[in-house]
Amino acid sequence: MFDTLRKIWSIFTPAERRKAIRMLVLVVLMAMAETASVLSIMPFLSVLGRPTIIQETPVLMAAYLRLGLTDTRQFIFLLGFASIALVIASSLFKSITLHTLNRFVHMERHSVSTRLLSRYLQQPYEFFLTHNPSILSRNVLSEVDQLLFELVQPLSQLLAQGAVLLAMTVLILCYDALTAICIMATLGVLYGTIYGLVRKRLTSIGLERQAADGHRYQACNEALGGIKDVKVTHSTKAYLGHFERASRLFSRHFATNETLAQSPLYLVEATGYTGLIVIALVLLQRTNDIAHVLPALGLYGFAAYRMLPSAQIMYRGLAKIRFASSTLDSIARDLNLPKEPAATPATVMPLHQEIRLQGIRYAYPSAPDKWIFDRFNLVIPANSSMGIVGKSGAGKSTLMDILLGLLHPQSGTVSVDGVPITADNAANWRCTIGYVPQHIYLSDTSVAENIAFGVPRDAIDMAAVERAARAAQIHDFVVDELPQAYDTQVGDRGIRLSGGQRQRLGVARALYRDPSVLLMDEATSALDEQTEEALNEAIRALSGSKTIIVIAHKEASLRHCQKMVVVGNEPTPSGETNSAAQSDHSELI
Ligand SMILES: Nc1ncnc2c1ncn2[C@@H]1O[C@H](COP(=O)(O)OP(=O)(O)OP(=O)(O)O)[C@@H](O)[C@H]1O
Repeated sequence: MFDTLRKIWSIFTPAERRKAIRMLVLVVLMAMAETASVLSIMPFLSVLGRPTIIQETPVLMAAYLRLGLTDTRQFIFLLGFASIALVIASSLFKSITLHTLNRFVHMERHSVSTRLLSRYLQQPYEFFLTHNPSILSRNVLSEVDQLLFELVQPLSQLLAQGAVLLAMTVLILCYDALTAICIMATLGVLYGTIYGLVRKRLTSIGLERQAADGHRYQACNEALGGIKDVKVTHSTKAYLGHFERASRLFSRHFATNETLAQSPLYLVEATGYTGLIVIALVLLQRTNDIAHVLPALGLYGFAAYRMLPSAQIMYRGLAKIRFASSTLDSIARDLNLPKEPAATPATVMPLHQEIRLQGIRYAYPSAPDKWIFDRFNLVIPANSSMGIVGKSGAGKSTLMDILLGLLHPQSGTVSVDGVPITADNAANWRCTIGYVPQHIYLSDTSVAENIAFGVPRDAIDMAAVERAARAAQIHDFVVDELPQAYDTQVGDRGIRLSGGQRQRLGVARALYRDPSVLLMDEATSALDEQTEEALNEAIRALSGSKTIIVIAHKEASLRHCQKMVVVGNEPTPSGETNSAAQSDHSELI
């Protein structure tokens, strides 16, 4: 429990911690108001049962005289109304506190999910090579809900009800210590035994629920994201099966958790009812005076009426915390992942002389023994153009990612004008680069927003969009054929465009910021000969003023390159057999 509290505390920001403390103070005040409302019934019932008690009790007598009353009935009425007023005030205060608590929990959901997504987005690229995006989405959306509604909210209720229970216990303790101890012992033993019996099961189904939730997200994302392949390969049933299995397990475990968290109430209620009758009989046996028994019984009855739900809510809170403990562990861990430094516009790294790769060794984290590059060297002079060729799977795209500073070699250096690219300055270096990946990602927004990717809609420089689109040979198509030209929506991942149009939008995106370094990974593979030739011509026009690095299988795309590098272990045309060979263009083609 202490560990759970410590982890939840670590999730809050300092401002949220202050808010949480204010919440706790409110909760304690709520408990005091609750106790006062319970206490208020005592004088009412005492005087009702035996009006002569006014003369015997100095406090009551003083109140009676001060109010200038002449009839005990008036006093009983006043005591009754005072008690009603206190109960109403306490209920009102309780409602306000609960609303404040609920708002705190809901705003925490917003805060934690935003911070978690932000933390994921600040992870190095390699993090995403080993973490499934469906699982990350699940954490940000579903698991944060789980954390707040199955953990923080029950915990706040646990503390609130704990305070009420404590206040009630102290109250009954003052009145009759033995009875108070008996009530608490009974409640403690009952709930303690039940919790002891179910806690292991709660932990295990909590873990299984978390995994099933991940499988639900994954099946759903993959089926809808790859709908064309799913339909063509007739795998709808298979995906539905994956989803159904995970979803059923997820729902079943939730149901089990709810049942385990709720069912003891009935047992405890029955025990409470029996206890009340036993107390009444014992009191009657002791005093034989119903007037004495009535107020005490009223107090116990009312206290039980308030204490049992409190004890039940506390138990339910404990059960839910157990069920959601795996969620707390993963969110607390992920919120503390080290961040990758972000780029600041003031520290953009320009390229004036050369990009130099020296003794690069790189293996992917999932295959640490398979060296994609082993002591690889390459020099790319500024404002030159270089083609990268090699067999499929030789490492061309990996080389691009290394040049982009997305992948960091295990040894060797990538330096720009002599400054090594590290995790700290890679984001600054990327500000200098325009990159066309092998698979262009288009978001479900307009053509203009896709070209000026990441720029807020009202800050888009339409002149730059058009200039980039012209260079990428897509401007005429956009203006002549799309219904709303640059404002036309492209659909999810550009589903309303052809492969070649998507590629040209990708090239336009890379050119939008007019970068001094241009990296293109198979940027023209889906184009017809005429469009490709026009695009290559446009790129050729840029060479000399920009550093251009191109991966292509087609000879036509490499024609304008001044230098070529072969990636892979097979001998190059110049006879070398190292993992990379560099040559003049004329040597290779
Ligand atoms: N995330 C990854 N984890 C492990 N291995 C990977 C990963 N990405 C690529 N590889 C492996 O690294 C090698 C180089 O891949 P890369 O994509 O760089 O090749 P490529 O030369 O660009 O191929 P192609 O011309 O087919 O695009 C391949 O053997 C590939 O299987």
